Amino acid sequence: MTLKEQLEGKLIVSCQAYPGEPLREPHITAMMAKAVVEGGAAAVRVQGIEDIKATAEAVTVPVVGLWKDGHEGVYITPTPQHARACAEAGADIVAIDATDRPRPDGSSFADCVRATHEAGALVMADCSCLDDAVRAEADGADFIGTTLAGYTESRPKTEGPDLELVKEVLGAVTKPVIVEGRIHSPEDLKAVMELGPCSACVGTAITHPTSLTKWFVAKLPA
Ligand SMILES: CC(=O)N[C@H](C=O)[C@@H](O)[C@H](O)[C@H](O)COP(=O)(O)O
Repeated sequence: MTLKEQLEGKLIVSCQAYPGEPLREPHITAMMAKAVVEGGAAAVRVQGIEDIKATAEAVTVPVVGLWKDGHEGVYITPTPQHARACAEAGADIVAIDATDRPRPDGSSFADCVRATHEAGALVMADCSCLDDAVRAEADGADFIGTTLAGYTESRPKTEGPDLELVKEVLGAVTKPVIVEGRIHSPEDLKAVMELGPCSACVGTAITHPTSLTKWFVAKLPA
């Protein structure tokens, strides 16, 4: 079965803790990944070389790996070197920022795609808008993700998933589309999947207890 077939109509779960957080440990990420696979996740998305290594050893489902370096501008797998390292750590698919913003080493998205393919992995293009998606497909991306919608100047940040962008992207590309970003409930996921993407990726609403707790605390009486 191809990776696309494995993901078709299925849920990917992103298992990430952020720098300085209590759960920011590779073995915890790997156990979180195992837990979501038991719940039916068909693949997991994991950040950081050590987390990718630990998770790839712990689960048998495909691993979407990325390396976040910094938190401004292009920080999701910003260079071919980062992309290669993710693939060598065991990522089956490497998620890469596909915006046209400058990269720290002057490389291009197409350079990152080439390096990833040479290292034997596929590419998920993390896009912020329709232009990114169309360019990413032309540059050889294997999967088109909507991960960065609402996180650049290109589009406003929608409350839930950016359904308008999803529709636009689905009408413009032929590569499989993975919807990601602010899918906060099973109902959001249902609305997303009714549009017909290949699959969807949920992070915070499943694997980030600090955010989840805040959502509940915000509903307490003042
Ligand atoms: C913009 C950015 O850096 N997104 C990151 C990409 O890996 C993660 O922080 C998100 O949690 C992930 O995209 C899943 O989205 P959500 O947590 O909304 O379900």
